[in-house]
Parts: sequence; C-alpha cells; structure tokens
Amino acid sequence: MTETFQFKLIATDGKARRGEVSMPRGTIRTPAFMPVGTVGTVKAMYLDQVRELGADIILGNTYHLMLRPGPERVARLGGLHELIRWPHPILTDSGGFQVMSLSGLRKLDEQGVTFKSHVDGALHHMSPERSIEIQGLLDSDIQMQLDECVALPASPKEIERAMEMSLRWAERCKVAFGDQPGKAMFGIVQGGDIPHLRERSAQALAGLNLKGYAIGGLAVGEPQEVMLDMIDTTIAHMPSEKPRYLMGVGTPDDMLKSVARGIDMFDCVMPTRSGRHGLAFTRRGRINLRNARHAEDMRPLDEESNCPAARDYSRAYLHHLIRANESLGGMLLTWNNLAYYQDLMAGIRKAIEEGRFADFMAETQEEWARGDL
Ligand SMILES: CNc1nc2cc3c(=O)[nH]c(N)nc3c(CCc3ccccc3)c2[nH]1
Repeated sequence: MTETFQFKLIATDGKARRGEVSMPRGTIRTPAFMPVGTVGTVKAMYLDQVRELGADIILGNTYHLMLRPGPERVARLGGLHELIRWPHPILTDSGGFQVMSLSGLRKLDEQGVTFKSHVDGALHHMSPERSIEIQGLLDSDIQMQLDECVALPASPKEIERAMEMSLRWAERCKVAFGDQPGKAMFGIVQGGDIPHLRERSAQALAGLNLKGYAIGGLAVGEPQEVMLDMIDTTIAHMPSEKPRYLMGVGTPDDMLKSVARGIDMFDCVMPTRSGRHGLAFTRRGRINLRNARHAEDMRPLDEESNCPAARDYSRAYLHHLIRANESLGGMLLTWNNLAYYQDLMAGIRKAIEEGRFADFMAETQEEWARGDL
C-alpha cells in the first residue's frame, strides 16, 4: 500500500513479467486477471467470493454506471467502493467502447460522443472531460482515457482518423485528470491492425508520461494471430517500466500467449458471461454443461480443485441446473470459471518468478489438448 501509484518489476522470464502495482487501496499482483463488474457487481457472485478467489482489482463501467444509478448519485452515496463494499482497487473504462457496442450511437465528433441510453432512450453527450469527471465521481482508482475503438476490418483511413482523435482525447483527458497521486489515468493505444499506426499511437502516448498504458482496438473479432502480431508491434514502442493492460482479453490461451509477449493486465467477460450460459473452464479445457452427455455424469468438474463449485457438485446436477435455467447453475459455473482464471494467473506468476514460464505454458496447453478424461 502506498500513497502514490507505483509499478515495480519483480521478475522477468523472456518477455513475460512478474510485477506489482501498488496503490493506496491495495496492491495488484501482475500478470493479473481483472473480473468485469460492469454495473457494480460481478454478475452471479458475492464480491467476498471474488476476493477469496484472488482478485486484487475489479472493473466497473462508466457507460453503464452513468446511465444508472448516475455518477452524481454514486458520489452522494459515498463512491463506488462504499456502495458495492469493495475496498480494493477498481478500474473503470471510459465508456467509449460500450457506446459503440451497446447504445444507439448518434454522433461522434471532436467534442465527444452523443448517444441514446439503452436503458431509457434518453440522449447523453460524453466528452473526454466528462468521462474523466464521471470516473472521478465514481472514485475510480485507475481511469481510462476516452478513445474510439474501431471494429475490424476497417479502412486504413478510418483507423488512422480514430487513432489520431484518440490521441487528441488522451491529451484532453490528461489535463482533465490533473494530478491525483493515489490514482492513475491510463492511455489506450489504438491503430487497428496497421503497424505504423500502432507505432505512432504508442510513441505519442509515451510522450504524455502517463502511469500506465492499455492496448485497445483488439479482441474485436480479429484472428488470434493478428491480435498477437499487433501486441508485439505495439509493445515494441511502449515504455517497459509502466504496466501494460490488454483490453478485453481473453481466453486462457490468449492470456498465456499475451503474457509471453509482455502483457501485465487482462479483463474479459468470458469466464462470467459464458459461465451463466453453461460453459465451464477447467484444467482439461472447456466443458459445455448444456450438452446431454453430462446428464448422468456423477463426476465433479475437477476433483483436484479447491473451489467447491469445481470439486463438490456433479456434472449431472450442473447440467440439470443449466437446462432448468436455475440461478444456481450460473452461480456455480461463474464461481468455477473465476476460480480457474485466478488459479491460472497464480500459476503464471509463480512460473515467471521461478524462471519456468515456457514450460508452464507448454504443460498447460498440453493438458487442455488432452481434453476431458
Ligand atoms: C471484448 N473485447 C474488447 N476489446 C476492447 C477494446 C477496448 C478499447 O479499445 N477501448 C476501450 N476503452 N475499451 C475496450 C474494451 C472494453 C474493456 C472493458 C470492459 C468492461 C469494463 C472495463 C473495460 C474492449 N473489450
């Protein structure tokens, strides 16, 4: 715990890094998986459980929270940490990505984005300054700049326009954020799948001397190899002494390969969203509990896990709950999936400390490939 924001490297193994982000509200062990708590809750979980599984930080979402309950109301209620009873760090996205993907986007120009709420259809305008103001009202510890994430495939002209505007918005967000010692504002590298635009974006953002940087514009439907190439291209021009957050990633395989390239922080709705729909992540790969083959399988998901959802419940029961659309089904699979993701991250951190990350990665991928016994 420190009064300021500090990132320290503890060990490296090839390009993989083991580090720690220290903030007043707590320390984030990296590589870190950050569960997504979009509207102030990690769906189907108690936050005490999320903490027990090893999460040092969760994510909140400016877009959702600005629509409901509203940032001024959250501030009147004592800020997000008080409201949701999570005293540890929270990272909030700026809302740009969600506006593009969730709302009826009405206008996007130099001033910001104008959109219709998917909650009640009301019109909202969000400028870079307003996004930072909202994240401040939420008392967010790590605030993201407002940016424009272009869905791929897109024309080079379109990708360049969005990247250059995101750079101008980064400068405006830096001014609006000012100097908040115990908090951080991260820049977001854009540039789509075009190397020289990625390079320009990363170098310009490095010049702003921000406390951390995200790689944006990926995990938007591109093939894994395109994503991995863009990570290599982008990291080559990012400062090595600052945390690197790959937004929206990913599957366990995505995360292993991204850690190997130098990524420190991840977020993904996969373990929570797919858990609610019956998908279980295990050491032996994925299992879709909706499938009838599990109807009388009395085995648990993983008898060696120390998570009760993985160790104590039969696949037959999980299958039944998912088919019956019972809340407990999504609760147990979300619990299992977040346990698996955090155990994987803990294994990654330990492997880097011990200089055996390459072996860990190969062993983990082999076990997935071996499939379910
Ligand atoms: C699933 N793939 C995915 N790719 C993304 C790219 C971007 C991007 O280029 N810019 C921004 N600002 N966010 C992105 C996000 C959202 C991540 C998030 C969700 C919830 C809470 C907090 C943070 C992405 N998510």
